[in-house]
Amino acid sequence: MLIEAKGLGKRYERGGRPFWALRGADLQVSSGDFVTVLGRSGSGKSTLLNILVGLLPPTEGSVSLMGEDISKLDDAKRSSLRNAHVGYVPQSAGLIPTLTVLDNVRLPWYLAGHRGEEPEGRAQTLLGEVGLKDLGSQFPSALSGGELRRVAIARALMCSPDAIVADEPTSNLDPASARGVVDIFRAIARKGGAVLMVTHDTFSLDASTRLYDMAEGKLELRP
Ligand SMILES: Nc1ncnc2c1ncn2[C@@H]1O[C@H](COP(=O)(O)OP(=O)(O)OP(=O)(O)O)[C@@H](O)[C@H]1O
Repeated sequence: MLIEAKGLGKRYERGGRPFWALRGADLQVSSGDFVTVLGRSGSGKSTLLNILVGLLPPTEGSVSLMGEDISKLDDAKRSSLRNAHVGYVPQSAGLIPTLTVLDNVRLPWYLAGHRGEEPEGRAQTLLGEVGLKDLGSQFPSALSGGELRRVAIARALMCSPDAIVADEPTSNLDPASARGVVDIFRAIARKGGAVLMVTHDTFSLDASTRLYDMAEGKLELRP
């Protein structure tokens, strides 16, 4: 199992009162899965995702990444486990504006401690795979929203993660671009990778191998 969550809960304070943004969530992601979590704005999707990748501690419950209980790891170990195995696609593409598109894709390679060019022109290959092979020398400001999203996916794939975890990767995209993103994810899962995305739209439903509905912090597997 790549990602396994058991009994996850997250309590925030709201106006001095406890407020449960996530309650009793169980979820599993394995190789070859394309998992979609579908829920409205405010239902708790980002909270869930941030807990699953170890960026936010749960109030209760546990998360295992690659079989390791992440609550038992210190910050540095948790980060390195995440960086080694999970490609995270944040809600905003989060590219660095002063780096070219190609260097943005390459960045995780350097952040992982490597020096020099990555082997076999991987960054350029990934740009080709997301349909942007001619845009590597551009800066992010020259790209459309859909193109930026695809660069963020290429960047997330740079260090060959076991799982891609994406926060609303199809939001604010025109239907053709949104389907393009889903096609990339479907191809990743078919090649044995794992994809987990949260969304409030329905573009990925047909492509998903498993679907969870999320409402008011409750996660339910759709039969
Ligand atoms: N740090 C926080 N403190 C208090 N409440 C919070 C905090 N973060 C999120 N919430 C609340 O928790 C609930 C779930 O938020 P979350 O961001 O997980 O929802 P979401 O489904 O991802 O929404 P969206 O699709 O709009 O991003 C919301 O009601 C939100 O206001």
